Amino acid sequence: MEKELLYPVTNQYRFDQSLDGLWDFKFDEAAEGQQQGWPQKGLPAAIQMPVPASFNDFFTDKAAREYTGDFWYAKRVFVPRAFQGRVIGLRFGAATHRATVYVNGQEIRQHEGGFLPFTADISSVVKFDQENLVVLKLNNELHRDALPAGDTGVLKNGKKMAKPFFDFYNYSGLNRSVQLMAVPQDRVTDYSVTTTLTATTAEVHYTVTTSQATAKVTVTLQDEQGTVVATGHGRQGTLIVDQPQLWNVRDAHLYTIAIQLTVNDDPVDEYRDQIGLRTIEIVGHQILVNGEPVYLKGFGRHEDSIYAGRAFDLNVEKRDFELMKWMGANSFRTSHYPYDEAVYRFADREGFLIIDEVPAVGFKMAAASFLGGLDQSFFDGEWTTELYKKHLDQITDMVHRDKNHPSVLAWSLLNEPDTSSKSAVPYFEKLFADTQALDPDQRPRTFTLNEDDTFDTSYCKQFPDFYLLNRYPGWYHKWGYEISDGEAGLRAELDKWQASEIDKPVVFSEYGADTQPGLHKLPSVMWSEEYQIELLQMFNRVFDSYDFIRGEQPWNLADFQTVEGNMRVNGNKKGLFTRDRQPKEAAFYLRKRWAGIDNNF
Ligand SMILES: CCC[C@@H]1NC[C@@H](O)[C@H](O)[C@H]1C(=O)O
Repeated sequence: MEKELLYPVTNQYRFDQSLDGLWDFKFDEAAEGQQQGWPQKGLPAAIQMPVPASFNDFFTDKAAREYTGDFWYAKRVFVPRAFQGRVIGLRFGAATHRATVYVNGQEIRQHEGGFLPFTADISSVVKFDQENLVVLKLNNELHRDALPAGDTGVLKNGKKMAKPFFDFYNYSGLNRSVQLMAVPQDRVTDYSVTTTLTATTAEVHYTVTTSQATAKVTVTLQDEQGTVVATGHGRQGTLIVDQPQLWNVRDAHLYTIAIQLTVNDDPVDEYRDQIGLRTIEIVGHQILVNGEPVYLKGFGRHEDSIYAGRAFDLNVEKRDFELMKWMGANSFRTSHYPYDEAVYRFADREGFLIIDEVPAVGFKMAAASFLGGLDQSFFDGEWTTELYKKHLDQITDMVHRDKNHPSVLAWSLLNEPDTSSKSAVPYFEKLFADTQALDPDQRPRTFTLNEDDTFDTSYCKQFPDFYLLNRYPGWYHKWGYEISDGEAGLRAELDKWQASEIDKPVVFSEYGADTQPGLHKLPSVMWSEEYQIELLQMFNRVFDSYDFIRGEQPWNLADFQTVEGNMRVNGNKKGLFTRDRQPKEAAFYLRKRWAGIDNNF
């Protein structure tokens, strides 16, 4: 069960019970919880903590907000007798950054990686028709050999302190839902679908994996009217759909796939999901969906909001989608970590394209030196062997979890790594080789090229299937009145891309200006709303000059929290919207531009 990532459902064979709500919670600065017997006895003098939530912003004292180290959760969970005979599991949507799970005093499993789900099989220790003590030890320290990359400092007063090599707050906790699951012994454990198109049909190639070899497998596809349009038998096959309703950008049509297992004609399990029939290709400078070119209009985002930090909040997500639709957007990048599963379901239904990104962020000593790191190439560090294992593991889980979403366009394997040194090449060679076969749909793989990783300076341009450029002339250099030099420099670099043999699309995945809402100045100054528009106008003039630029995703949809710093005014203010999701002037400007750019431009 521990490698199963199917989204939990309740039906006549399966039970999914939410464990969200208030849990016992306790910091453990002395890291003594284990020898104090907390897994066996529960948490002494615990406080109450909402789940899902980051703990940080609830508190009124800085030591609690900034707490770094071990911290514990506990909850007594009643498991009804009705679940007997099934495999019983606990599914954690995200425990940031690492967790150890105990049930009734027994250690069940550990998990590393704060932005992907994992399941603990508790069948061997669960007690039916009574309460079971579920205890978790979490840890939110940052390390150079873990994702996202950073250091953990120790202050003179003995307090640990997170030192991220990345620009988002190290929100920590059970940031996504926790579920109690009961599933059949003989069950569907995974499935995958890929689509090929002919002039009049869609061929849906499916693979089903099951926990046991005995059951017979039947797969049906139903259209939006509930009509069964195709049926297949066996663990592998192809369903032919005549006159299919294809999944298109901002014109989504979904089918229901139903996978039934029977033993001696008796049904033992069923798993249903929503899928979209579409193809994705990179052909020359074009990104094609169902053979049609698409132009990406969208954003870099964060799962970030006031009160609960990085907690997944369906209300915020709904508002974000309404804002993106209002803007005329059709895509976003899950910067800088895989988002909650509900986000991909939203995108499937709304016809948005997603660049799905793992938290391989901060792999750059310059970022560290911004925080007092070393001046060396990140990939020369002795930490890269251990880091690689975790990196590949998290890409594997991201693809495993998200591979059936029609909205997922591509996999972003890193954000702004240091590729300006040859020492990056062996790491990238292995990463792109080891991830080649993970996705049955063989979606494009990419990473974002930072400011310093230009056409001339990056040693890793040979790897991505298309390019994501993060560029900040007008903000991090050639800013203010010098922005015209910034534009000239950007054009000079793009002229080299254009003159090269490189025959792949380029998408601008980050550009922008920190902007204080309500700050107006004529003529403009940096941080004013006028300047944010001027900077976007500069980039848009450049985008409109090169036909190999196939997308624009300014940084960021909304303002978001970062560490304190002399370059941050209570967080990063590059949002087109404020953190409470209200528009800055630039949102109206960009909305007007995007109204004139067709999704299939
Ligand atoms: C020059 C690097 C820019 C940087 N890129 C990664 C994002 O996570 C940051 O927020 C963004 C920024 O500093 O605004």
